[in-house]
Amino acid sequence: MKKYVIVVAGGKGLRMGGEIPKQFIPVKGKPVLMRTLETFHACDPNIELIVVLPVEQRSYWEHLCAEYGFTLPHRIAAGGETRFHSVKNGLALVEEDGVVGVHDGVRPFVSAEVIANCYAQAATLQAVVPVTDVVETVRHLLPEGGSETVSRNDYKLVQTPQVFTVELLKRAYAQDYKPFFTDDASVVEALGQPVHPVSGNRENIKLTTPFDLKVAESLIDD
Ligand SMILES: Nc1ccn([C@@H]2O[C@H](COP(=O)(O)OP(=O)(O)OP(=O)(O)O)[C@@H](O)[C@H]2O)c(=O)n1
Ligand SMILES: C[C@](O)(CO)[C@H](O)COP(=O)(O)O
Repeated sequence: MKKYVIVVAGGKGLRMGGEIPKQFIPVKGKPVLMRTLETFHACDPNIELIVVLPVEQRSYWEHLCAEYGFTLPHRIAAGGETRFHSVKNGLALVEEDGVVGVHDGVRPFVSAEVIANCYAQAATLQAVVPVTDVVETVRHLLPEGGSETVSRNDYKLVQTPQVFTVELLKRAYAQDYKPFFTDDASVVEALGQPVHPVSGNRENIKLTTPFDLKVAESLIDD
């Protein structure tokens, strides 16, 4: 079965701050996005890589690839206004039936086991997302003011790769954008289709703030 991954790296990294978007920041000597792509390739070299980049950073990426000797084959799509629009642009490069994952370019620590399991399960379940347990207590802010504790066992934290059959994800992304669409599962669910949670890995953090970069450095062995 044909396998794709759309690695979204079309954002600006505003919460990270800094001169260059976070996906290009070197962690232990190598840009985050290269680490992410290498993780997928090492897990399964048959997964075709599609990378979504900000239009204005495409030549910078090409320069980085030359500088770091990065030669993994990949196709490039243009970043959009939101993650939804970036995924949609990447999906336009998916031509064959099969399964397609969407993965944040700033999640380099996804495990090979999680990638393999998400793709394997998606072939039969159609829509699969990796999740982890909530490890802190969760407080719900009430619309009328005040707040209350809710049962954390009723919630999961959602990661990527989120993996779907190509037919389903294309149908989902034909819908109009809604601000509620913060991941791919929410887009698929808006069609009325079920999404199946599977185990993620705790290290699979989304590098979002400068603190996460410190954690990232500590997760890589010298
Ligand atoms: N228009 C966008 C926005 C986000 N992303 C990608 O989606 C992933 C998760 O998004 P997030 O962590 O929010 O990244 P940014 O949007 O870059 O960060 P911020 O919200 O802090 O600006 C990132 O790999 C980011 O590059 C994208 O491809 N296109
Ligand atoms: C897709 C995602 O990583 C799942 O946790 C997350 O929703 C991305 O959110 P962001 O708003 O782009 O940071």
